[in-house]
This record gives sequence, C-alpha cells and structure tokens, in this order.
Amino acid sequence: MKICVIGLGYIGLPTAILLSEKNEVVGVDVKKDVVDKINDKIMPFKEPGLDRLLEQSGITASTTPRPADAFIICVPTPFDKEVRMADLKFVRSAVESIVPHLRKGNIVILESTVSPGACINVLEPILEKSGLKAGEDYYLAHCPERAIPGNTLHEMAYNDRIIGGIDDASTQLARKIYATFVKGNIYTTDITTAEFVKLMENTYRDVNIALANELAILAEEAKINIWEAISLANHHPRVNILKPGPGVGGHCIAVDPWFLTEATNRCRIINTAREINDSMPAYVLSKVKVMTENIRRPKITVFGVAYKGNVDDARETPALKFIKLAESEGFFVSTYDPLVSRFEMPLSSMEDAVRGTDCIVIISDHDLFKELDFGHLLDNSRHRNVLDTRNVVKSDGTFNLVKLGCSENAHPVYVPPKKPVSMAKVS
Ligand SMILES: NC(=O)c1ccc[n+]([C@@H]2O[C@H](COP(=O)([O-])OP(=O)(O)OC[C@H]3O[C@@H](n4cnc5c(N)ncnc54)[C@H](O)[C@@H]3O)[C@@H](O)[C@H]2O)c1
Ligand SMILES: CC(=O)N[C@@H]1[C@@H](OP(=O)(O)OP(=O)(O)OC[C@H]2O[C@@H](n3ccc(=O)[nH]c3=O)[C@H](O)[C@@H]2O)O[C@H](CO)[C@@H](O)[C@@H]1O
Repeated sequence: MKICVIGLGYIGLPTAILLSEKNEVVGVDVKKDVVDKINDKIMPFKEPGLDRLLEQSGITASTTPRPADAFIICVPTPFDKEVRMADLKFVRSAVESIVPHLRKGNIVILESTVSPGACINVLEPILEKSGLKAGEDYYLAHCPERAIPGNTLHEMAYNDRIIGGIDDASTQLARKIYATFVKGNIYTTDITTAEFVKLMENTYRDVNIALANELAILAEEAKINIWEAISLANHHPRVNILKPGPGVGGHCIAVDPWFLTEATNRCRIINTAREINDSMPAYVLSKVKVMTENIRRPKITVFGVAYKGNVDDARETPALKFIKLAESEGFFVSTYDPLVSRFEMPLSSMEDAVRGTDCIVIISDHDLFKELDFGHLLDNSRHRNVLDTRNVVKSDGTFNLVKLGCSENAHPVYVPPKKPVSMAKVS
C-alpha cells in the first residue's frame, strides 16, 4: 500500500518508519529542514532506537503530499490558552493539503489528538471539497496515538490501539493498515468515541497526578515523607498513587483535559486538577524562597528544563513557568539540561550553571541527575542547597537537601564544602 504520513514529528516519523516495513511510505512535513534531515537519514529529534531504524528504513520525505492509498495525519494540536480550546489550525492545513490528491477508495486517518467531534465537524467538510463523500467514496478514521515519549518505539508497536471509523468499512481498512506493525490488540469503535477515549486517558492521568501533588503538600504539613507514604500505600492491591512533582508538562497531559471540557461548564474535578498541577511551579518557588530567605540577590540553578525525565522535549514544561516566576521575584536563574537543545531561555554547562549558586532546583528527573555527586558539584556554589522536586537526589550529608513532599527543615543549613571555595560567601 502507498501511504502518505503528514507531519514528521515525535509521532509521525516513528509511525512512518514502522509502516515502511510493509508499505511504501512518503513522509510529509512543512519544515524543509526536517524533510532534508530525514532524506539524509539524520534524526531531527532524540528518541531511543529511532536513529538506527531511520537509517535502515526506505522512507522518503517531501514538503508536499503525494498521491497515495492512505493519508495519515500526525500534525500538532496545540492548546489555545485564550479560549481554552484545541487549536486545529495545523490539522485544517494538513487536511487541505490532502484535498487535491484524494481519490475514490483512499482512506484518511487522523492520529493527532482532537476534541470530540472534530473528525466529523472539521475534517469531513474540508475533505468534501474534493467532491468525494466520506463513507461513500473515501474512508475516514481516527486512530489516536498512545505511545509515551522516551519509549515511543516499543509502545507504538506493543500498545493496544483504538480505531474508530466513520463507518465499519473505514474502521476495518484502518485496522488492516495498523495491523502491519501493531503487535498489541486493536479495538474498534465509532470515530467520536475514539476521540473521547484518548482524551479520557490523559485526563485520568492528570487528575491522578494532581492528587499526588495535593497529597505531597498535605504530607509536608503532617511532617512526613510523601515518597515513603506513597510507596507504602501502593502496596494495597487496588491503590496506585502517582508521583508528585513540579507540575505537569508536555503537549499532551497538560493540555488534553481542556479539549474534553472546552464545550461545557459542567466540569469541576478536571478543571481543579489542571489548576493544582499548574500551581505547582509557584509552590516549588515558595519552598525556594524559604531556603534562600536570608540571601541577598539569590542565584538559583534549574537542573532539567525537559517536561519530564530522559526526553529532549521542553513543550509546556513546568520549568519555564518556574523560571519566569523566579525571575519576576528577583532571583537570578541559571539553567542546565544536557538533553534539551530547543528552549526559549539560554542553557549553560553544568559547571557554569552551578558556579556561585545558592540553590539547585531539580525539575526534570533525568537518570543522569540520579548519578551526580552533588556534594562535589556544590564545591563551586555559594550556598550548598538542593531542592529536589522529583526524589532523585541522595544526600551525602555535605549539603542541605530539601525534597518536595517531605518535612525536612526547609531552611538553608550551611554545611562547609569539602574543598575550600574561592568565592566569597554573601548573605
Ligand atoms: N508526542 C507525543 O508523545 C504524542 C503522543 C500521543 C499523541 N500525540 C499527538 O500527536 C500529534 C502530533 O504530535 P507530535 O508530538 O508528533 O508533534 P510534533 O510537533 O513533534 O510534530 C508535528 C510535525 O507536523 C509538522 N506539520 C505541521 N503542520 C503541517 C502540515 N500542514 N503539513 C505537514 N506537516 C505539518 C510540523 O512541522 C512538525 O514537524 C498531536 O496531536 C499530539 O497531541 C503526541
Ligand atoms: C495516559 C498516558 O499515560 N499518556 C501518555 C502521555 O505521555 P506524557 O509523556 O505526556 O506523560 P507523562 O509521563 O505522564 O508525563 C506528563 C507530565 O506529568 C508529570 N508526571 C508524570 C507522572 C507522575 O507520576 N507524576 C508527574 O508529575 C511528568 O513529569 C510530565 O511533566 O501523553 C501522551 C500523549 O497523549 C500519551 O501518548 C502517553 O501514553
């Protein structure tokens, strides 16, 4: 089968590569640099295992769609903050670009996450401009993507999939295409249920992270350790509390719940969960303020601007809100992230970022941070404070370690460095 995959980002590129094992695949992206890189077999972003597969794959990339049997759309669906709705401009333009190539018997499949009803109310009317009718002349289906960044390749192949077609024939044709690489089960439904299911999954996770964050704040008040408490509670056979943290980022969980609630004012728990998670950067800053309260012109160092551990993606990262809030309160902020290259603020080397700092704030739980010798690293700091929002740092007793959700003394305890520091201590 000839397949045209539109949008070659974190989802479209691996999907195109996996499909290309059994199909003839052309990948399309509006960004010429992305297209050029893919044709040169260079990965435009980092995702484990993908560089090797791209190297071996037979896919070609282009800036414009080509005639095909199937068109699979994997373009971004960002969140329009002003109106709290899904912004479907990329989906619209991708669908428009298919219209001149759409032929009888083709199938159009949307993978992008959209609000319920978008396939019928937005995609179908645009595709009708071709003169063809969905369900009569061409097939239309939604197959939401559920793979998790950091383990995309494995999850794309082994996760169960949900496919909803505009009619049974569309569902079955989409199923046949995905069965060429999906090893998990493929469950079928109608097109709007498929849209709704995807949003429910991410909303479920957002609400449960909000619960963990609220419990972390309560644990501090109760003067206990939330990480120990959660691990004990999770020994219950029907309890699985998620991890607290500095807030929810990424362009899925931090935005998809709004896609579900955009057409109603009836939602309470979903909105509250969003508010709790969005308030976490400010809560983390309140802890930093206590740790640095007697320090004049404090400098803090953010470790990790990726929205979560071990990814290079900083979209909707809680680090950005934390940094902006800290700067607005007079903190000088330096940042270090060995994985991220695209970020709207300057990133420093680890040594530069830590030099003269008063507090390191761990925002992303990169594995690399778990292995660092913070005692040694802080020898070039001004004060030896670490605020760990992810429970990844172990103290060797030579620095003040405060963890989110723990009762430890939040005031800076000055512990002399192992080696003499050349820098004057100002407080
Ligand atoms: N990243 C994930 O882990 C993930 C997981 C599940 C679902 N999703 C959903 O999948 C969709 C894609 O997400 P992503 O992370 O791959 O986005 P991305 O930003 O990494 O990639 C999208 C690509 O589409 C291209 N593009 C935009 N408009 C285009 C057009 N009209 N024609 C051709 N190319 C166009 C962009 O240049 C970009 O390279 C979104 O709806 C997202 O919510 C993402
Ligand atoms: C239902 C589900 O699993 N959906 C996944 C999700 O992928 P994701 O990478 O966005 O998801 P997470 O790993 O949950 O991270 C989100 C943010 O939440 C923080 N977090 C996480 C767990 C925790 O216990 N405590 C936290 O604080 C974390 O740091 C980060 O900021 O959406 C994709 C697109 O739709 C899906 O395809 C993919 O299946």
